[in-house]
Amino acid sequence: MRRIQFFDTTLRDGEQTPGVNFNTKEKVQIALQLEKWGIDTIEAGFPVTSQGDFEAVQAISRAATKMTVAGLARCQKKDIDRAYEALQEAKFPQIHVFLATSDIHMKDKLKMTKDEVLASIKEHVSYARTLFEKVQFSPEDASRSDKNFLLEAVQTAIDAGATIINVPDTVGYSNPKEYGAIFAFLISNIKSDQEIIFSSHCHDDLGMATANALAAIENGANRVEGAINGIGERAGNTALEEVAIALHIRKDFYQCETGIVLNETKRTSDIVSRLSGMVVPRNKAIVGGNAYAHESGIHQDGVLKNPETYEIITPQLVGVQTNSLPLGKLSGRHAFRTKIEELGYTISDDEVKKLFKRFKDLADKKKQVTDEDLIALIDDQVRSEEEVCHLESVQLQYVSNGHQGAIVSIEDEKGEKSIASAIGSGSIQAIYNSIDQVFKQHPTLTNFEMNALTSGEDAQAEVRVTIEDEVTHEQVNGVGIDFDVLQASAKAYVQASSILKSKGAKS
Ligand SMILES: CC(=O)SCCNC(=O)CCNC(=O)[C@H](O)C(C)(C)COP(=O)(O)OP(=O)(O)OC[C@H]1O[C@@H](n2cnc3c(N)ncnc32)[C@H](O)[C@@H]1OP(=O)(O)O
Ligand SMILES: CC(C)C(=O)C(=O)O
Ligand SMILES: [Mg+2]
Repeated sequence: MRRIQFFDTTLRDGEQTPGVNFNTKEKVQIALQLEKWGIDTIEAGFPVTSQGDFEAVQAISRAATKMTVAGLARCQKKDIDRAYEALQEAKFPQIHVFLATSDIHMKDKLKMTKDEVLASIKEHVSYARTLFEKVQFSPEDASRSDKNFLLEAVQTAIDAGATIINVPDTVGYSNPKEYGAIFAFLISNIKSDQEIIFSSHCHDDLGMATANALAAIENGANRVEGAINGIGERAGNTALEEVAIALHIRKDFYQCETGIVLNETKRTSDIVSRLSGMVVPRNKAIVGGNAYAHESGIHQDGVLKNPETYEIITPQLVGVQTNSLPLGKLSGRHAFRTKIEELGYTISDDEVKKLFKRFKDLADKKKQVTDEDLIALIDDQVRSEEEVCHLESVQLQYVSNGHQGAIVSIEDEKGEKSIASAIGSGSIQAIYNSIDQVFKQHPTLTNFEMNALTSGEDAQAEVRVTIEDEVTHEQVNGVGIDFDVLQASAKAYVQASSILKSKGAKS
């Protein structure tokens, strides 16, 4: 059976989602879960873009033991050198070089002629090949490129030493029939002494990213690129979990196998959703909250008689868990650590110690600490360690039918406290105005979401915010969790402001 390789770009193209910013620790956490899920290659970042991206690629290179670690580079020597430097410690390094080949990108964006594009591919793929054994080339916007020129570009890359050819449907313009035909055409026309891996890279602008990836596989692609939960630029990338399960459930049709550990799918999706702040819609295929729920009478009757009447996938296949080990205030350290490991985290004794103390404080306030509470606690701990500034306290003066007043105290990285007060037409606005004073900022709040982590009166509130810098228009997310909705709102806003501040300081 043909083996399909999985190339995950959650940390590169996925991070191109507006508002998504992973810190290095979060990137390593996601990378290790992806390795557990069984991907073959991770695109850990685009090292030339920032010191943060560079360091994250370095950290993932050190942490990965089985998977190949790739870095993206334009056809520019400095990009390739920076990727080489970042991937020094990777056991299995790979570079991914790209250059657009469609008329519109060459003429209006790159301002290069076809000959210049071919010369640049030759020069930069050859250069990359002097540093890396595995070189991947992507003709960006391939699906809108002239097919004969696309072949010429791909052949140039292969002649220069590329052994992996990725064919991007950069703007999600293609459909399965057309996209599959591009693979059939390229595969039957390229000349090479070496085995060439053909790979799909699709975007979901017309809702066809998964269908297009599967069409590529039907037409000879043996690698698929995408991101968990389909996150990514604009409408996102191919959702890799959809391809993995489709290939498994329809093995009769596709006749392919993968290295994906299917029962790690839900856990992988959950981690990416939490750390990216991109909530998975309930009706999302494979990992959505409703994907295994049966609402109507006729369906429920059928499922009770034989689940296969309406269920093509079992929740167990993708690792949807039932709560096997409930934790409460009488639980001990062993059960706590076991539960954390069950949830997929690998943490040091030191971290267990810190978390256990916070868990006990939480358990004093709640009858039962759920998986959601624990995951939120761990994520909050990871994020707070990276935060430059912390919310120390919030004080509110509430007036019915009037302006609300807030005083906030925020501690910076040196332990210095700043206090500010402001009014607002609501309590949250008053708090946010005070925080803006401390950070000397005027960002736009572009998203505010509040959810209860669990049901019941003792549920913790989770607040997610996105703020946009008034000058750079960079968007960053913040998450805050607390029993009190106003405190959770303040924490989320301080976290986002703190990330914006550290980004400003680096640039
Ligand atoms: C389809 C994709 O997903 S491509 C990946 C997109 N990802 C990103 O852009 C990551 C974030 N980007 C960045 O941090 C910055 O854009 C950088 C560091 C990459 C470049 O920054 P800058 O040097 O300031 O250039 P800027 O982004 O304004 O413009 C891009 C330049 O790269 C050129 N370029 C674009 N693609 C390529 C390529 N594949 N090879 C060579 N040059 C390229 C453009 O023509 C433009 O060149 P010009 O300055 O001569 O006009
Ligand atoms: C860099 C390339 C592969 C890309 O992300 C795209 O073309 O969509
Ligand atoms: Mg892309």
